Amino acid sequence: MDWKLWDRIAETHPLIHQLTNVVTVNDCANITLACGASPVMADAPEEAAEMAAASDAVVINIGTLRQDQLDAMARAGESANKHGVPVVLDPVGAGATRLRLEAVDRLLKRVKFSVIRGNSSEIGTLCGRRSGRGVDANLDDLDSLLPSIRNLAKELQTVIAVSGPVDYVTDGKQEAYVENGTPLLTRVTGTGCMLTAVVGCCLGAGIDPFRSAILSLAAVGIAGEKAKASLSEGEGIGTFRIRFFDEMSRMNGETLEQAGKVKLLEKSV
Ligand SMILES: Nc1ncnc2c1ncn2[C@@H]1O[C@H](COP(=O)(O)OP(=O)(O)O)[C@@H](O)[C@H]1O
Ligand SMILES: Cc1ncsc1CCOP(=O)(O)O
Ligand SMILES: [Mg+2]
Repeated sequence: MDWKLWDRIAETHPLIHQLTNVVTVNDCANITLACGASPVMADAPEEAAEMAAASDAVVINIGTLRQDQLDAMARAGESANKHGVPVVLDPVGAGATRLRLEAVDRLLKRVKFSVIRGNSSEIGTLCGRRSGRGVDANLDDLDSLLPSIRNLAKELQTVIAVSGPVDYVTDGKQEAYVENGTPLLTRVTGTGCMLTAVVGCCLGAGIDPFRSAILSLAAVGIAGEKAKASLSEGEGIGTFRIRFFDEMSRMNGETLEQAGKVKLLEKSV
């Protein structure tokens, strides 16, 4: 694994157009800056296509979806595809309601995504096993879904990244497991959304989708581990959240090389 690829983000300072949710929009903008990229949040249908065309990557996150926003997402995604700008999807709570399920279906029909990043419930839903109450993961037997995930990645010609206790990445041919992280990351809202924004930063820096997903999962996981290790007695998740940002702003290829726990496998489906 070429961990030094990470440093391309700060070197190229890509512009990352994000259409995201009202819960985590500020965190997504700040994590983008922490990685060395530049965020722009723009989800009005009137400007979405123009902004996407002028960006280095587009992040689409359906966390607090409205109909007009879905229109903007489709327009941004189509414009990005037309101009060769990579797009990443975070299908937040895809299985929770019909609106989200139909939105994902519509987006997948209209937009080619370089990466789809979700938790096990969200990716399980995309594979036809609808699950999830709300936005958090509640699907445990990911292993039984791996063949469907590989097939979906192949069918959509995308990279699918499933986050969880151990993260899984596949493009249908290659696959990888990332073992960095801490359960504390699930106690702060937005760590998944930020992870997807980080994937956008890697893509915007010109890193290929498979490695963008691995680097992002490792970076967020390592930042979580270091933030946790820095906590003193009496410090809790508020401090953890701040330290997580600190660690992300210090992340570089060298730290990833030292702390990244990745197993790369070859697979032919
Ligand atoms: N039980 C866990 N142990 C360690 N890391 C975890 C665990 N659950 C999630 N993570 C990490 O937390 C980050 C956010 O992932 P996740 O919680 O699955 O996303 P979401 O917030 O979209 O549900 C990822 O980097 C993932 O690896
Ligand atoms: C709580 C919540 N509700 C709608 S979007 C959202 C944030 C989800 O963020 P994440 O998937 O990163 O935990
Ligand atoms: Mg999420």
